[in-house]
Amino acid sequence: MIKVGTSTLIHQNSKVRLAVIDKLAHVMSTLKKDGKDVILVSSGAIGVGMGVLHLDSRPVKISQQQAVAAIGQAELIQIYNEALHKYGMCAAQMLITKDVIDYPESHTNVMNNFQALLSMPNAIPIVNENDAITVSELDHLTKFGDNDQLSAIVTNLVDADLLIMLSDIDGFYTANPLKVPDAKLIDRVKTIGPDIIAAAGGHGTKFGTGGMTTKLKAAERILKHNQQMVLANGKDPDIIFNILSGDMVGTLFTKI
Ligand SMILES: Nc1ncnc2c1ncn2[C@@H]1O[C@H](COP(=O)(O)OP(=O)(O)O)[C@@H](O)[C@H]1O
Ligand SMILES: N[C@@H](CCC(=O)OP(=O)(O)O)C(=O)O
Repeated sequence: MIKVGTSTLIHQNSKVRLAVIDKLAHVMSTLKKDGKDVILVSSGAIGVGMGVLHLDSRPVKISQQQAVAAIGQAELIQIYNEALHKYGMCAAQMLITKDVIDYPESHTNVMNNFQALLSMPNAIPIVNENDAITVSELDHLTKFGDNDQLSAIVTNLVDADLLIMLSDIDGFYTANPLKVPDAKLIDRVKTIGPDIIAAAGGHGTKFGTGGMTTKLKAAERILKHNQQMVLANGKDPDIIFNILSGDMVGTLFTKI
């Protein structure tokens, strides 16, 4: 399971980092051809939509955010598809809502779909929250909130071996390196205690949401299910090969 954040996919000037997406497509296709099950959770709908519409900042109104996401998601999946086609693969768009964990029938349906897609030799499921329709109000709760937690939930659902979380930073540091330049990289985290929570700050770029706080919540969920997560820098997606070869890169969240 791979999760890639908006700040890895989009430059500060709102242009999509096509080279990163191309490399990610190459890595995922190679793994798939090697017989591995690959699922990508990709953010970027709102960020890409902002670029298409030439917006400098994320709209405040929810209906406007949903509209931007609807436009951006279509563009994003098209970019992934163009990249994947070069390597003989195609994107399978999975836009999901919190229903898949709240309602057994939705859960069964999404699991059946993941199983069918994983058994296909050329399909790469690309998951995002269905931002165009999700809401979070009163008793109508269909929203996950952020893709860090969504990726941990999907990792639990499909019982994946590993969640590789790609961001714009080399791993989890003793403090936000943007604010504390001599912060140190922590290479392994076994429990999410108060010291770890205190080290987590907010997002880095105008596109990121949640920063380290939501990544730690995701890691907590992963550890609770006895799974593992690596947080690493996605600027060169070949890092996925290093992680899978057991190289010490980024931060490994593991109980053992
Ligand atoms: N302790 C920390 N270690 C590493 N990064 C941190 C920490 N606290 C806050 N951050 C910030 O979190 C950012 C990554 O989160 P975010 O911007 O939401 O990215 P993404 O789009 O990948 O989800 C980093 O760029 C960094 O500025
Ligand atoms: N679903 C939203 C992403 C929300 C999100 O968590 O973004 P990020 O912090 O960049 O992983 C989108 O596609 O814009």
